[in-house]
Amino acid sequence: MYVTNSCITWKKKTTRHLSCMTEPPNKTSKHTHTVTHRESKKMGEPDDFPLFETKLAKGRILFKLYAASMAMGICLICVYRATHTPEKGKTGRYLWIGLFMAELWFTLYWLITQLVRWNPVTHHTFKEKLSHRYENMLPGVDIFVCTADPVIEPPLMVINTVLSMMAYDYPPEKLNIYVSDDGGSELMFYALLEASRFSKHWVPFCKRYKIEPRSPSAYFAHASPINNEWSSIKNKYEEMRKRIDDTTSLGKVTEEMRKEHKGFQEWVLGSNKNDHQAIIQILIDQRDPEARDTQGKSLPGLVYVAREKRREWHHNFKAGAMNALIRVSSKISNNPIILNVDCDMYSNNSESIRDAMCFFMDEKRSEKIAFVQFPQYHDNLTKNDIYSNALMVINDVEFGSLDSYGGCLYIGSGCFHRRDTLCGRIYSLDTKINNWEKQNHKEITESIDVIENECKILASCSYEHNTQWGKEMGVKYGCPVEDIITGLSIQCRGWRSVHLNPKRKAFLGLSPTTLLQTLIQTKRWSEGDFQIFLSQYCPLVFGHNKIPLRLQISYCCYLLWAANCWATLYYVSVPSYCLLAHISLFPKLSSYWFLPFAYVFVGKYAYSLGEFYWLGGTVRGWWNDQRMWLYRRLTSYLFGFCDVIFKSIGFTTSGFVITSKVSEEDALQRYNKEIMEFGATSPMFNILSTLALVNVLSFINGVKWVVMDSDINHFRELGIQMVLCGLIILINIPLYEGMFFRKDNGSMPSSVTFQSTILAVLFCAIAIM
Ligand SMILES: O=c1ccn([C@@H]2O[C@H](COP(=O)(O)OP(=O)(O)O[C@H]3O[C@H](CO)[C@@H](O)[C@H](O)[C@H]3O)[C@@H](O)[C@H]2O)c(=O)[nH]1
Ligand SMILES: [Mn+2]
Repeated sequence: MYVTNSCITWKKKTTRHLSCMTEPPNKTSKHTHTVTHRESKKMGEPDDFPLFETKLAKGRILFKLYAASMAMGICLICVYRATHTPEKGKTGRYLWIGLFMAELWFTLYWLITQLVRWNPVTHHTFKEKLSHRYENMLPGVDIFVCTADPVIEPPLMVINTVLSMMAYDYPPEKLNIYVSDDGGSELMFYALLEASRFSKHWVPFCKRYKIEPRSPSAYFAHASPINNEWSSIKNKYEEMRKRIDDTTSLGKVTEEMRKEHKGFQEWVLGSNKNDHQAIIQILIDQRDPEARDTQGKSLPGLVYVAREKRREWHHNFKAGAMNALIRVSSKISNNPIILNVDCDMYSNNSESIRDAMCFFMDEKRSEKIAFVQFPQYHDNLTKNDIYSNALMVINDVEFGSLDSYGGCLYIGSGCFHRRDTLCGRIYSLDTKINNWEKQNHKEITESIDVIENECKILASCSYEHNTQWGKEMGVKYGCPVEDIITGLSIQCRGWRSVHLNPKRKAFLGLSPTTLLQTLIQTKRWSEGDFQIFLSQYCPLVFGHNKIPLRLQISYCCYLLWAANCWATLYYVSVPSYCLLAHISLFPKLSSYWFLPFAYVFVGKYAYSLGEFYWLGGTVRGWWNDQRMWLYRRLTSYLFGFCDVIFKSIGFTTSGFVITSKVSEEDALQRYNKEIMEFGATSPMFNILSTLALVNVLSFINGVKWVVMDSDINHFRELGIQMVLCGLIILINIPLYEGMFFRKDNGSMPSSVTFQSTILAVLFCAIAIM
């Protein structure tokens, strides 16, 4: 264990390394040739030329000017609020104060978000240099793929991810793939066995034709035939796919197939997801001379791991799975770099390992780097990203800024870690860590059965009892976002991290395809994040003197997601309530005070539209993003917030609702047509529909005054509230359609519509009374 030393300070100088290099990367050269080496030598390039460069984003001055002008607008709004508060005893005084508090919250949060956008940097790697300097010394990589349920994470999808990882452009003898199956399913094991056979054809094929992406299903979905070999590989894949599909739909492995591998013995007594012994099967043993591809070359190692599960033990979800893999892999290959991916996140770029190595092997600047995080992108998004799952601004802007403050977050998938830092090592200046050759690969002599049995002990429930696993060692326990809290504690041990976003996306996964699933996923994140904020790991306390203040505050941008719910809830309900009750909360349209409100409003949305468009989104996509912004805050964040509070007083316990990676045929069709999916009862929908209806009723009431009573004064006084109401209605159009106009299975259940209508009418009745 590495946890010995405790005082770490963050050297300011090292938090920002910006090299100002002019030489463009040599894009055309292929890195595996020694020719390039000689060529570059000829040009007189020194051997310690950095392996990556860092650039500041453009347009920062413009952004800063914009932020300053917005800050002025916001200040004026606060002045207005403070100076125009209704006197004691007047109606609406408390509602006004409440609105002021909501605005103060928005202001605080806005300040944090500006920090997170202040200074984005991007990195660029020089892989050809890595290759000619270190091709023979590249460190080994253990790749962890986590899966948990063969029904919502189909084995076929998982093995596509595995195959894409096996085909990385990296020496195969230096790769080992570990699949953790928390579903403990023989269907998964069977699919993996099939994959281990197919890989013998697939890996050499990928390398010979340099194809991308290297997930067979993603590749064949778009590729056109090259030659006979291509067609034969495709046929092999289709046959395998059919066998796996048939087995999956049958729900069990046939007797014939069982005979093909000793591993199936583990399931002889049946299988139970929550109660079974540890199962470790080495499917491709790299020491085995038979384990070669069709060209006679080595293959990456492949290991199936289902850690022991017993009902009386808490298994700590993905964090527990990761820690079991860390231990099992340390017994088998013990490679110094660990890449971990979710089972749906296939590799879309065969050079990602080399990209990451440019950071770990750079002579001057690699020392402090603990992990390299790639963004999470999805390949099942529709054109206008109806559920706003692309997270473009986070991936392309915010994480770049965090990087410049000393470290991007660890977000659980697509991340390369040093094994030792993940296991709790503290950064210290005197340990030289870059001796990769020495750390490389484990030589084992025991037979496969002996190793498998030893690994079973490492993957048993009781192994971690009374140890530091889940605390100081490995991935942390007790938090639905194990990734964020683990990354934070690595940074607090003195390390920094890198956010790398190459042009060709490194990983592509699946995002939720229904509204409810999206909201539930966001709930898990916001809940976990907020839990960290309230715990001893709050970056402002835990990170004090360990990570830069700017990074501490940036963390809060995410950790406080959940806390946004109250101000937002207030803003979409109280102004409408006051519109009904005839209480004015904003300046008159004819007053000068109207201007800062208008400026801040227009400025904010114009900026966000511009940013969204510039990052490659569509205008419709932006509009959808605004809707989801609202829905997440009104439901996910609210439920996340409440659950953290309930948990802290012992009412509920933490869970991990796995996001489904499959959907019903008709629901999928609606998703592809960008029709919003409701189709289930959930208190989240009750909240959304009630608020949507309240706003309609209050808007109708407002219009009635203006039109029927031709009360123009009324409009002047309550104009902003009417506009607000109107906008809320516009953004909710898909919701009204789902409630009243659609008849398909994805429409709002009538019970929800009924309950919400009653609630909304009650709410309005109270306001009018
Ligand atoms: O008990 C469990 C639960 C989940 N998983 C795996 O964890 C991964 C992530 O689960 P998913 O339902 O897809 O969650 P997402 O919200 O998509 O995942 C994001 O958020 C998680 C934290 O909430 C991180 O762990 C993930 O890496 C990150 O991609 C999947 O591969 C699961 O198979 C397990 O191995 N065991
Ligand atoms: Mn996922």
